[in-house]
Amino acid sequence: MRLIAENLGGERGGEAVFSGIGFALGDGQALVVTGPNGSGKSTLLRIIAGLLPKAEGRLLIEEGGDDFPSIASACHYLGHQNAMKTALSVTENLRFWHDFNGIGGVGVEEALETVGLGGIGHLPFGYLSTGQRRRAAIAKLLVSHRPLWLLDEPTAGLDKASEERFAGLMTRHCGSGGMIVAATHLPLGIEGARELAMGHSPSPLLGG
Ligand SMILES: Nc1ncnc2c1ncn2[C@@H]1O[C@H](COP(=O)(O)OP(=O)(O)OP(=O)(O)O)[C@@H](O)[C@H]1O
Repeated sequence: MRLIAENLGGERGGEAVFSGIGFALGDGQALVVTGPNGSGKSTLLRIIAGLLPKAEGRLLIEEGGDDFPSIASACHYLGHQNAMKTALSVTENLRFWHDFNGIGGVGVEEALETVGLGGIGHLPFGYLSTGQRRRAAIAKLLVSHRPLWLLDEPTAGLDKASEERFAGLMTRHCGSGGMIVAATHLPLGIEGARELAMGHSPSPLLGG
């Protein structure tokens, strides 16, 4: 499977935010998107996820087969917001996302153990601390299999141990053929990741 972006442009409120972005990602590859505040990292991720229209260029997934014919069907999107209902329990939230995103992941309890939240699935999501909320949102990536992870500042609020645990999860995801595009201000520790530096115009076309 390949994720391809060619000459991509993005705008917000009618103003161009970036243009000329190009990259190609193949199985097992990760792209870390860096750049100053306002350079368009979140905008780029939201465009890839299909949550915002692109202003120009081409964006497609190749060889996704019947299971993943489009980027929308192939991706998990983890935004700044955790996208969890505070009044529902952690388990109920993760069951919702499993039903929404599809099969192929691990069970809810195993996902919670993996992010270091074993035994707290019964608690309302709203009871969790900031870092625990982020870890529960990361568990969402594990309860359904989707090959492309789009991650917007995924480690914001995580403690050191959780950062390291998540670096291992991302490296394993790529090791099993998954792809990652992650916007960040912090080192993520994904082995072998390439970097796309936003805020420089035009952006170089990265080979795949
Ligand atoms: N809804 C909106 N309407 C108009 N402009 C917006 C909107 N959302 C974002 N912008 C602008 O688009 C630009 C890019 O924002 P974006 O959130 O993509 O940047 P970023 O690189 O992710 O920043 P940060 O590092 O602060 O998260 C900024 O100048 C921002 O003010």
